[in-house]
Amino acid sequence: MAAEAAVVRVAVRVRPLLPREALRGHRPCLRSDAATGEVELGRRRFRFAAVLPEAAGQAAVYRACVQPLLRAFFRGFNATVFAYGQTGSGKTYTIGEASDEQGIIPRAMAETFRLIDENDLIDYTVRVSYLEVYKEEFRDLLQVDTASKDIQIREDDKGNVGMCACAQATFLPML
Ligand SMILES: Nc1ncnc2c1ncn2[C@@H]1O[C@H](COP(=O)(O)OP(=O)(O)OP(=O)(O)O)[C@@H](O)[C@H]1O
Repeated sequence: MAAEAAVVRVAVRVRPLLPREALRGHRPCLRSDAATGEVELGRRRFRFAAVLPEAAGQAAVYRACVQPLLRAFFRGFNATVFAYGQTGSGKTYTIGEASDEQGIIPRAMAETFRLIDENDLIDYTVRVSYLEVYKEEFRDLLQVDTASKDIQIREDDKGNVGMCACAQATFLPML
């Protein structure tokens, strides 16, 4: 199956060495080829749907990995973006960075509201939840004083997954 048609696409982002790593004399150990989607680690080669090399900025990551999903989302498809990697590999930076180098979440939210604004014929309701799961503990990042035990993830009879904060009896479907 062509990579673009696959239901799950895996992209790899190579982050640059951090100043402290460079100071310790660390060296890059991966060779990546954005044109073929291949990375080489020693004598092993891996192929991904997309490779974002060190020089790729946040906008390029968003364009390659998220923008097409958002377009599909507005045509009625569910979409999930999942950042996976060892500690310090750049998940938080890629997903959430809120400075000049905005990550995926602020870019996706801005584009969501832009696309909503462009369409006067449909009324949209946007609900957002922002949840951290760490070692089986939940944290509601929009209401940080909610106790972990009061947050539950539920599935309704249509398979929609939502977060339920019992203390406030609210039900917030995840975007
Ligand atoms: N593409 C990048 N360009 C520049 N700096 C980056 C990049 N990716 C990550 N960093 C920096 O690398 C450090 C580690 O990144 P980050 O905190 O995002 O990792 P993480 O995968 O979320 O780690 P953890 O699982 O421990 O929370 C941070 O200082 C971050 O600013």
